[in-house]
Amino acid sequence: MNTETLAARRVVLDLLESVLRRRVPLDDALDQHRGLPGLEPRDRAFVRLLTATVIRRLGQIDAVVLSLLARPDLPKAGVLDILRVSAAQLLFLGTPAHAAVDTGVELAVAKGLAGMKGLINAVLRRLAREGADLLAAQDAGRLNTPDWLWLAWRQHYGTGHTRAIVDAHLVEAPLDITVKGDPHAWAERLEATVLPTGTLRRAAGGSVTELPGFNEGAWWVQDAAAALPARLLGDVAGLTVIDLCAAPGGKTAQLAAAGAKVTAVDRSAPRLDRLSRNMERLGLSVATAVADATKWQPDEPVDAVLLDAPCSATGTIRRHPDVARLKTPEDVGRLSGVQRRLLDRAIDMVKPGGLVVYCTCSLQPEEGEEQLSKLLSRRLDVMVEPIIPVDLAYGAEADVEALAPLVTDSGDVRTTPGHWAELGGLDGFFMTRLRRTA
Ligand SMILES: C[S@@+](CC[C@H](N)C(=O)[O-])C[C@H]1O[C@@H](n2cnc3c(N)ncnc32)[C@H](O)[C@@H]1O
Repeated sequence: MNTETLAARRVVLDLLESVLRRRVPLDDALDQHRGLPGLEPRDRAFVRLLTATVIRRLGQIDAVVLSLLARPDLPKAGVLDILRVSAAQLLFLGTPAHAAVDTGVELAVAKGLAGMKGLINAVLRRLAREGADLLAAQDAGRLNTPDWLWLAWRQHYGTGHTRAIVDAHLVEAPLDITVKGDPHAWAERLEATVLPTGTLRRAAGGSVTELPGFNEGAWWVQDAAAALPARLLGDVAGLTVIDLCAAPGGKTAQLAAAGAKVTAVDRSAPRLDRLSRNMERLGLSVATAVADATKWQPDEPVDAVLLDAPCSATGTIRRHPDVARLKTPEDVGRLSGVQRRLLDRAIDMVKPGGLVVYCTCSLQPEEGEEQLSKLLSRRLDVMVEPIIPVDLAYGAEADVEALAPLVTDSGDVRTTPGHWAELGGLDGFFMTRLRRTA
């Protein structure tokens, strides 16, 4: 193995240490790693892919490794991570067996674990021989899903749909794009298909900034489900709209492009700064406020508020497999308290008769359906303005039948990665539309 390849694998080991033991989100760990900028772009992309693959397939990999060890528990962290990295290459990334085995042994030496070379070599050789059969006998979706998520989803969505969700998590999400103009006009240039909601979809991978139209600000990256909440406010041209918890600004851009007078509020100055740079690239103009939205107040009530509340983000596991390993039931409990306070503030900001759209990118009912039912029992000045499938459609020829499964009987929207499997899935979101009545 050349020194650069070894350097890339060592970065992967550092990243696994950060994510799995220090509980740092993978994107932050990637941003913070000092060795990463020194690698070739191709090696950087490989580092991300390999780390994400280990985390995405952690349950499967650990089960295989454990079955090949002559002991009942997993080895110490340093050895285990080396085995995980080589196993991910062997089992999921198509690395030739000899290269994956050599990598493991060389990494052990590089990390001062030369004494473990024999064990690593023996396990990886068996893995190369028996791995495919062991994998074929596994329940991949279940093994890669922590118990608390599996149980919560099964209770809320039923076993069949939970299976569809966990199977969708095995594959990285496609790249979704919202265009300012006509999606059909951009589909060909971006080698993308147009979804029934007007979002453009192309395979994941490659450099987004090098695609046509990026520098001109013709479009931005936004999951198809994430593009729906702003649409639920209807025609916003000329209306005053507050986008609460707005950064990095995907929904702000939709509202501004549709002609709303938008104030984007976020408590994170660096994230709001990123929002401003995004708006500049897109040629859109919005007001911004760095503030805690549980305390901030507009000068006067506005026509509409969009609240994309902070949440456990369990709807984004396809894109961020680390979420499944980092988030806990306690996070869901804590965040649902924050969401409750934000939702009350959002309703207070809107004029009587005005609309509030509440959404979270979580699959947990505590952050969606249950949050809404608690709101409706504590506040009498707000009612649900039911959503119908055509509200989600883009253009007259949209396939409304494809949209119907996303709308619940109570007139809310619930998307999951198990929806539209044949089109490449959706991020998990809950969204509801409320009207202030008094
Ligand atoms: C789900 S992200 C928002 C994504 C964004 N709406 C978009 O479409 O690009 C949640 C955001 O909420 C912000 N946030 C969290 N707590 C907040 C609070 N109390 N007040 C204001 N912003 C908050 C975070 O900084 C983060 O940028």
